[in-house]
Amino acid sequence: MSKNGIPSVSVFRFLSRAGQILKNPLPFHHENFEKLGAIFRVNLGFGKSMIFSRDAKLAQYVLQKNHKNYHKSEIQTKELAKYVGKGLLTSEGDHWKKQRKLLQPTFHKKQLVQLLTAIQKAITAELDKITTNAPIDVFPIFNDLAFQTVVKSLFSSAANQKDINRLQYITESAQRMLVKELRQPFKKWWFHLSGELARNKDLTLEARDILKKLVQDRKESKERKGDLLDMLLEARYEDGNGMDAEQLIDEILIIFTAGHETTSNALTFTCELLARHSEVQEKVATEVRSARAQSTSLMEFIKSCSYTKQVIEESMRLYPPVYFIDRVNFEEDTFENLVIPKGSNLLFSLFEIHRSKEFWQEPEKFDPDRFAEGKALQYSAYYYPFGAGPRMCIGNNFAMYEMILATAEVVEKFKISAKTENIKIKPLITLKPEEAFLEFNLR
Ligand code: HEM
Repeated sequence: MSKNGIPSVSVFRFLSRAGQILKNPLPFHHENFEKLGAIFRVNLGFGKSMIFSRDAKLAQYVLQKNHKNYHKSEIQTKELAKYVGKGLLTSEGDHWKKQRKLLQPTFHKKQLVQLLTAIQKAITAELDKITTNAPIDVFPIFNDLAFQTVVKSLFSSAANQKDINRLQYITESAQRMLVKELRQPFKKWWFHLSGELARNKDLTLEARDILKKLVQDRKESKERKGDLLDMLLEARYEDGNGMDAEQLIDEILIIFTAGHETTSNALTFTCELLARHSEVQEKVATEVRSARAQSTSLMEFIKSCSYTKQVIEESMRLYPPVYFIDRVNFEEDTFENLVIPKGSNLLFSLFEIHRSKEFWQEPEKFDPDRFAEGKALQYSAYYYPFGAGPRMCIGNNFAMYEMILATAEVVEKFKISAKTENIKIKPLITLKPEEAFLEFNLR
């Protein structure tokens, strides 16, 4: 069956696989890509459908060249926004443009240098909690590490541990609720009736109160700590004004949400891969030792860890934490021979693009040398773990610095080995690791 030149998967085929799709939709997508080509439509019933694509040229066209004709789906702009408000990730149009312009300089490399000491301290404190010589699930460790890194970058030492724990609990609870809402839309009535939705909205209000107090204390103290909060308070719109209190809190909640799970997934997958490739692990260890001996600053150290960076890049090729990017078109569009009717839901599978035989030699192989100096650029058309176009991740440098510092310190301290045969994935809103049992032995 074909509509507008796009091969379709019938609603019956979709429903017959619904149970499996709910658990892990990736094999179903892969099968359809192999059978129907780089673009296909899944009919969901009641006249609704989704277009899946692993066509890298179409992705570039939609995300970059003709981005003005596309907006995000309601998953972010409505469903997520009801918990975290209207910040950069969840807004559209002029409001998004205004916020992006305001926040872009804050995330510039030059500004981020000021945060590196806080990031490094947060990493060291969390890695000290690793128990050695017995298998442990590393995801919770990297999850706490990523949250602490964001909190310490934002508030230095101003936030107390009780508030930090509460903020982390609330952020993760909202994410869990959102997963349930998206995966089980037929239970919406129950989420209302059982009070689960209301409870999560109340929790969000509690998080906002904690943050309001932290911001207020900072303003009253007139102290400058040089952290992300200071930078956000000092950011100015074109008219010379700063953000109002509610907007500032929306942006902080967005930074928590966008910056924590993604990074912890990537760090976990990176360690899982290192544990299974001891020769790569030893190469990282050698690089880190030499970089520590030479470097006078954290930024110099990061720059010297070029192979470690390649390892992280290759890990995000195989396991992109954001494994889908969605867009909806305002107006009908045509791309090559394809007609995209107005209001189409498009889902670009980074997981498939990053593993396509069309672009990568031996795509299933973990090979950090793909990203060696001079080679990385050739992949830019079909490698985008941080997205592409004007809505590309604003925290990409922050995330890379954090991941290089964390991976370097892990490998510097420990030899890592795997305690399960294969790397297991759990695709939810982000691509999460499952049962990431590794053993750490002191070097
Ligand atoms: C490995 C870690 C990360 C990955 C893989 C990642 C990936 C992405 C991707 C793919 C997008 C674009 C989504 C789209 O176009 O629909 C995005 C947007 C965004 N990310 Fe990240 N991200 C990471 C870490 C971070 C961090 C650490 C922060 C903040 C400190 C952050 C903040 C944001 C924000 C605010 C946006 C929205 C930007 C906009 O729409 O203008 N991310 N991220």
